[in-house]
Amino acid sequence: CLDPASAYRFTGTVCRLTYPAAAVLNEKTTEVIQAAFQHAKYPSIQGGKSLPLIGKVEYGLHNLEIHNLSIGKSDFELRENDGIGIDISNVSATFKGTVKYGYGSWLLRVGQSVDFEIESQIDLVINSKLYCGKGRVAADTSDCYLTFHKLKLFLQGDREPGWLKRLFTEFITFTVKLVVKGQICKEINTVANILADFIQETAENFLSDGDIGVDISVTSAPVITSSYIESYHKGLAHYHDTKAHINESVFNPAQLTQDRMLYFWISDELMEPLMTAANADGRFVRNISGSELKDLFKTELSNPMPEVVSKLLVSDGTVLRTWSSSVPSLRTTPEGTTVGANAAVELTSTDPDIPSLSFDADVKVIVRASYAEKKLILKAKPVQISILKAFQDAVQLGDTEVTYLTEAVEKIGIPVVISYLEPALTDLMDEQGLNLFDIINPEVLPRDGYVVIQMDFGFPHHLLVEFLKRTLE
Ligand SMILES: CCCCCCCC/C=C\CCCCCCCC(=O)O[C@H]1CC[C@@]2(C)C(=CC[C@H]3[C@@H]4CC[C@H]([C@H](C)CCCC(C)C)[C@@]4(C)CC[C@@H]32)C1
Repeated sequence: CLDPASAYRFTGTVCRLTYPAAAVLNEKTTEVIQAAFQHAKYPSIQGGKSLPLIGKVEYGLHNLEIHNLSIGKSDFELRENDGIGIDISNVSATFKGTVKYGYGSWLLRVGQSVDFEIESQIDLVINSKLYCGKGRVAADTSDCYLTFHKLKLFLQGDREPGWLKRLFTEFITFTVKLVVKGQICKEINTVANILADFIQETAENFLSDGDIGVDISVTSAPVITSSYIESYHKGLAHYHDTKAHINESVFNPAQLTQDRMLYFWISDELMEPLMTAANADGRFVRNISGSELKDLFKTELSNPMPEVVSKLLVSDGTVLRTWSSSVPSLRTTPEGTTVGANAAVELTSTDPDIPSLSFDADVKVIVRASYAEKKLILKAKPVQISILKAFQDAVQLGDTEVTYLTEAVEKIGIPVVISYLEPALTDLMDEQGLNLFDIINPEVLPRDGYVVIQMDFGFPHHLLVEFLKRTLE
């Protein structure tokens, strides 16, 4: 873990959660705290006291459980360069358990057990700090206080002599305060770290598919200001046993504003290796045949279709195969993400009398992304198309065919590649549940060497359900 300033140079992606977003997530903090209370296991406690005439009274608190937990409200505050202050008030809970006791001398000993119930009203204050631990955001909530406003003890049947009840009231209320305070704060720390891991794992799953993944371990502790929490991640794409590295990232906090709820800053140094991995994994290979192929070439072009192409399209056994024959390059500017690709294309028929067509095209496009109606939209504007060499079987083709092919790549090739990429990327993100999020007015802003994705959102209920299932496992 590095200090934030030097971490910026090795950061491939940044996440900024502003105060309004934290406020939305805070709506359900009470459910997370509730999980902590209910998840807590309360140890049995033994005690003893010597009393005149009675002898030694030994007692133990067992099977302590929490019932009828309800949490009033939760307020929070982002404290600059410190942490997150959470104030949970009006926590009312009923603790139930059994007190077992024995008293008297060796001659005559009495042993009993009596069930008890304690009604309580508690306020909880947690001063959480976020730090960088083993590549993950870790939460330290040990600075945690419970204030008991009310602790009302009920002993079962209340048949015990007054002196015993008085003794136990003191012992049980003192012990419950001690045990609950210790356990709840410990449990909240556990739940807070389960939450941090859960978020990181969800993001890692989001950025992985098959053999391709992205290491988003944190490069430094998150920065907290009064208006946002910001975390810095490596963003190293990996494929099989190859992992990318960041040469010189360009993150600066001033590159993000604070008027949206959630920001993702994605460096080209993350996206380009990801494209390289996708290329190595054969994601840019496409076979097109049958009516799909014929429909493609119904596109109106200003150049006449050469005989080599029309003969191939007449045959029902023709297949168009295209693939990226070199590692695509990627560079983002405010105009969009410029992608350079070298596309190989083969049109072959199963009919041996029909000669095949093959060519290489050097293509450069500027892509702008957007996200609407739960779908990724890519707009690609051709910048430069060069047909490097075109052959009919082994015979090199002339300028007329090359001019046609140049227009075909521009008006058929690029749109068809984009028409595949959009649903493929949308499906990939939906496999990780993106479509379940209530994303409000997302914007994708291309900048110099990075892309900013900013949005508002509604509470991710599905995530909370997943998370609570995990804590209550
Ligand atoms: C006889 C003639 C036959 C013709 C047949 C010829 C066939 C081949 C010919 C030419 C080949 C054409 C080559 C075209 C190359 C196109 C390359 C091309 O399109 O490259 C793009 C690939 C995706 C991407 C990396 C990109 C840019 C932006 C990235 C996007 C920015 C934000 C997007 C987030 C997922 C948004 C999430 C929003 C949500 C609210 C959380 C993100 C990161 C998705 C990936 C894109 C560049």
